[in-house]
Amino acid sequence: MKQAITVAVVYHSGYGHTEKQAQAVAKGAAAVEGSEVLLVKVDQVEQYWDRLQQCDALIFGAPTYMGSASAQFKGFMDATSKVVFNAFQNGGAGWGDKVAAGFTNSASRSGDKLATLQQLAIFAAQHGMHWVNLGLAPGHNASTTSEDTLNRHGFFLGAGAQSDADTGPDLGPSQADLLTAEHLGKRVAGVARQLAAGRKILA
Ligand SMILES: Cc1cc2nc3c(=O)[nH]c(=O)nc-3n(C[C@H](O)[C@H](O)[C@H](O)COP(=O)(O)O)c2cc1C
Repeated sequence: MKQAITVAVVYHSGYGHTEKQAQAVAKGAAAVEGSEVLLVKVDQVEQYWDRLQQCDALIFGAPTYMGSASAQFKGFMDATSKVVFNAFQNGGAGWGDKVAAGFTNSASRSGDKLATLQQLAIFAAQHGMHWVNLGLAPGHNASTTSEDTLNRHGFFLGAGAQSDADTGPDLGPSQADLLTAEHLGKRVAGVARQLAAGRKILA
């Protein structure tokens, strides 16, 4: 049975690298039967609050700047306090029944990306959302693996990507990182679909 769901990928990208990762996440989510995908830049979120409220899943993405999510993405996080969190506290609809996940990209191999993923997971938890992890084993940690292996950075919490600081988004993130992002989008849409179908049965 076809179960229609909507997945939003909400992201910031200063120079286009994280945008490529966001597009890969969206591609993965769109590959799941019955899913509709919305790509939302945080600087345009004002016109999307209502549509985000209708979504089954929200996937958050930000570049790692100075060891945390970019200031622009943090601005979006803070804006949800008034638009979503306060409304929820006052008996309105919040994001509590939605699925969430996250991704980040930075120049260094580590670059403290984990701090950003943790920040995104805590943000989702504050909204009472259901966090979906990456669901891939660490990719490049053995003699039999390579830089082409999915999840080459070895994250569990979400998807990580690396883009060289001195080249444009035409050259990074790598194909392995984009496929990792695609995997996350597909996994989240799959979980959202299962949840929606289960809720329908239980209603
Ligand atoms: C203000 C600023 C801070 C940065 N801090 C980090 C950092 O903490 N760790 C890291 O690995 N890269 C850092 N970078 C590099 C970016 O994460 C990297 O260039 C990334 O690809 C930018 O993504 P974007 O093109 O989507 O903005 C920083 C870049 C900027 C502009």
